[in-house]
Amino acid sequence: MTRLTLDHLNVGYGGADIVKDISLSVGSGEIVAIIGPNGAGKSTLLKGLAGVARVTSGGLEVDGTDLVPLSPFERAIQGVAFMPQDRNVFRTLTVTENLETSAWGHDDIRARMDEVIALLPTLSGYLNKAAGGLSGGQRQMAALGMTLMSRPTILLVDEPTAGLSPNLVGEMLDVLANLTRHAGIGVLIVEQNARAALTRADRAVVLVDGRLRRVGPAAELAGEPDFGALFFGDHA
Ligand SMILES: Nc1ncnc2c1ncn2[C@@H]1O[C@H](COP(=O)(O)OP(=O)(O)OP(=O)(O)O)[C@@H](O)[C@H]1O
Repeated sequence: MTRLTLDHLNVGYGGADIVKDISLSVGSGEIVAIIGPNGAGKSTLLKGLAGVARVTSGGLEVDGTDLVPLSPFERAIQGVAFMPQDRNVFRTLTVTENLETSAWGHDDIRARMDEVIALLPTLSGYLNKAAGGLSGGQRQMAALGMTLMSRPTILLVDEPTAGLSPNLVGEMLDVLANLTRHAGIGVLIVEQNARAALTRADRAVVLVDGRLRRVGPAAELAGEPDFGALFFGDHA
């Protein structure tokens, strides 16, 4: 059982810290949603975990291994992989080529691809298409496939449903929930579609102004009578 542990973590981009004093853990087999208003620091938190933004203080470990000094690539080797929100595929390459680039340097690329296609069978319908010609939902699935090529135990996913139609939002969230249930992968997901995310998540974290306002079982947070007003204005 793998566990990612954040201990009083602060993250920034060189100026004042954007994310402050976050303590949290995510284990394999669970899905944890990070929700909160625009600009709260949700993406910055994920980027800090992935090694794309700077951890300025606090602890970050996976099963006792200190991730703070490690590069994004080295963190992926430790099992912690990141799916960014934007520009997450090479548009001129086919889906197959995109998957291959994600396992560059490994000598078992074919086996990894077979594993990823088994986890995301819809990919087999457009493996030879250029990623730039895919629909939004297909592109996000390809990007998820690329992330899975590193065989992660903890997956960090930044707004995978951005720009997708409502039924595709549900589909993508179900795919992620299945990865936790069937492949035992721990998922930490930033999601604007808060209610849709809470129906799939085990736990949820509410981030406001870079700080943890609430952590709790997703169903409990979704049931808050003033959920929308408290966390999002009218947004939820
Ligand atoms: N590369 C960067 N350099 C400096 N500041 C940044 C950078 N990226 C984001 N920020 C700042 O960090 C703050 C939090 O942004 P972030 O994108 O993490 O929030 P968010 O909660 O993910 O918002 P949204 O829901 O709108 O995506 C904002 O004030 C933003 O301007």
